[in-house]
Amino acid sequence: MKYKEIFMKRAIQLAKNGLGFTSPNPMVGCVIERNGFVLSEGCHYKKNIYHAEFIAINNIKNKHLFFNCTLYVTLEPCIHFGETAPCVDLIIRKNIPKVVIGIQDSCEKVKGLGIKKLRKYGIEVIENVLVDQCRILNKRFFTFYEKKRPYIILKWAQSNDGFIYSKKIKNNWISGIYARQLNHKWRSEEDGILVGRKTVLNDNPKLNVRRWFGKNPIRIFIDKKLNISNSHFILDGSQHTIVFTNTNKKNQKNIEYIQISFKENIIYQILNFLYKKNILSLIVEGGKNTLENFIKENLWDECRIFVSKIVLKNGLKAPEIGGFISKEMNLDKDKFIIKLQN
Ligand SMILES: NC(=O)C1=CN([C@@H]2O[C@H](COP(=O)(O)OP(=O)(O)OC[C@H]3O[C@@H](n4cnc5c(N)ncnc54)[C@H](OP(=O)(O)O)[C@@H]3O)[C@@H](O)[C@H]2O)C=CC1
Ligand SMILES: Nc1c(N[C@@H]2O[C@H](COP(=O)(O)O)[C@@H](O)[C@H]2O)[nH]c(=O)[nH]c1=O
Ligand SMILES: [Zn+2]
Repeated sequence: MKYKEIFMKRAIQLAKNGLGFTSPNPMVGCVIERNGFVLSEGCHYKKNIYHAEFIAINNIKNKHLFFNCTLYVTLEPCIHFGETAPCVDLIIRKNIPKVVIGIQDSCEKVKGLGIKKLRKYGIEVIENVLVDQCRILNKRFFTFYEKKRPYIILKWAQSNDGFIYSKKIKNNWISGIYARQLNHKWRSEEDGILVGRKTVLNDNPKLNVRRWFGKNPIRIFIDKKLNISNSHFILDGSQHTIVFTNTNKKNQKNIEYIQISFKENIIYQILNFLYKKNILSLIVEGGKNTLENFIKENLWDECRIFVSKIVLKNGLKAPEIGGFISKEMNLDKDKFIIKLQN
């Protein structure tokens, strides 16, 4: 690995500490290097608190150390006033002579303007170092700004012979305990989790994060005629929940009822609403009909399938999906497959 890539790799590693906590902001990591040594590091741990560059820069108390140093950052530094002051201005003020950037920001407020301003002030800027890795790091953020919708992950568990449900299985659990735990980790990383009405009726899911540490995603479900009764966990008000319905209903504690038209395609309306709510990512956990509606519209970015060793012979067939396998791993008695769009 080349010199620049080594420090950028470390910055990416630091950025990953923010997974599940930074949305709607991106995950960002920063390293300040001088003569081959790391002087300081920072990462954006949580939305509304310091940016990675701010932390790394403010760790350095001796201003003479900025002479001849290089700041590595996974994403173009910000130029706008948000919750914090622009990082570009801080870099200029500290006389940092060189900035190495992983990838340009896609958000309209920044989008190359940060780089332009740094160069205007005579700072040497090197762009696109480990650009592909920096893009994957913030796949949710880039999809949100470029496609104007959340990053969509479809997820289900299936038997070895391809069924997602059968009367034969106890409590509807196909995958094992480790897969369930991993699934809770996955939930903690996304802003929203969506299921269809029949899944709520059949499984009475909680859709929270209880087998892992982290925040709960916003629960979302489709219930055209408001058939789901308050006795279901999903309407217990324990976490923010959104119900997409045909019917006009007043919001309750932690429950938002959003009226949409079922005469038109509802997936686009849901995604549009979530985009306006700054929801960067969505995990769709079934059932078959709901997943297939996303697949039909080609509205997905990633698909995660748990494949169990059990054989069911009949039941509800798993959805069919294209894409290519990017990862396949064994997890105790199960296997999981991650597919990406071609
Ligand atoms: N193994 C696994 O990973 C999982 C298995 N399951 C299993 O799957 C089964 C449920 O799946 P399935 O029967 O397909 O039902 P779904 O859970 O997908 O719910 C389908 C219903 O949701 C509403 N809906 C969903 N998408 C749309 C859309 N685009 N437009 C309009 N309405 C929509 C409709 O409600 P309405 O009828 O009110 O119009 C539709 O009938 C359960 O048995 C459950 O146990 C569920 C999740 C995961
Ligand atoms: N059956 C099945 C899954 N089912 C999904 O998990 C939901 C239940 O969530 P919770 O109530 O929070 O535990 C259920 O409604 C469905 O969306 N998931 C899996 O990883 N493996 C499985 O075998
Ligand atoms: Zn910033």
